[in-house]
Amino acid sequence: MSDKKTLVELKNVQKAYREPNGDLLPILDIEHLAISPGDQIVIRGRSGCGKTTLLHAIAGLTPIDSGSIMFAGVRFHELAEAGRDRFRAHHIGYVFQTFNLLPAFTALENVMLGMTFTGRPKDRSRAIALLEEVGLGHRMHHKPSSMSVGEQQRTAVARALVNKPKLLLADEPTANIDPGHQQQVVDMLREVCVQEQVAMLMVTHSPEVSDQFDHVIALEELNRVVRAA
Ligand SMILES: Nc1ncnc2c1ncn2[C@@H]1O[C@H](COP(=O)(O)OP(=O)(O)OP(=O)(O)O)[C@@H](O)[C@H]1O
Repeated sequence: MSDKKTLVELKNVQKAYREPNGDLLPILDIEHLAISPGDQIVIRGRSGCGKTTLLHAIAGLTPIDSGSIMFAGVRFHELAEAGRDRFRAHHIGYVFQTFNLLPAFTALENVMLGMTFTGRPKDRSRAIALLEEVGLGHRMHHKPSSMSVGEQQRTAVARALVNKPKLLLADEPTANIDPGHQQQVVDMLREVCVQEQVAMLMVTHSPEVSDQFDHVIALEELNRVVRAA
């Protein structure tokens, strides 16, 4: 039984990729991981140890081979693709290292595109309020090419939060941001997650970033595949 206070719970999650020669390459073997509402957790670990694979597994973007992932009491990974996409759109925001904004659209349009897969009507005032919350009230009608990288990442954060998710997955969100602006993005992510009551799971390579979090998980310690290597 899942604890009522647990938002996400992974049990015995295993994931392997198939190598070109047909061999299986084990990537994840996680006995247990729990995320509670409002948690702010950092995942760190050496390159290739499976951090992105873990985020993708939690988001249902990559199938797992065995074990279970419960999200708010639902095994949404086991839904058919359309149901899975809709569940993800409602409950999970994802911030990519490379922002993934569409260049032909303004900041406001990019954020509103984040509402596409929910099946709900688009809420323009929610998108505007979030852009204001991340400090971009004056840049809403700019396209990505005329925004700084920090502003682009702020737009990506607003897009990830626009559907009021319960969990924000952030994959090295400061990796492409110059050191002077990295702290601003970390502060903004943390503040906006508290304001929006969103739990955050952030992957980072940066000790300057991870040192600021109380809850840091070294994937090498959690992941039996890496421990055994
Ligand atoms: N689709 C795939 N098919 C086969 N192997 C893959 C696939 N995706 C990732 N891998 C391999 O799985 C391992 C884990 O990749 P992953 O991207 O999760 O690592 P990571 O810890 O996020 O790395 P980094 O810190 O460098 O971003 C790597 O060795 C990678 O080459």
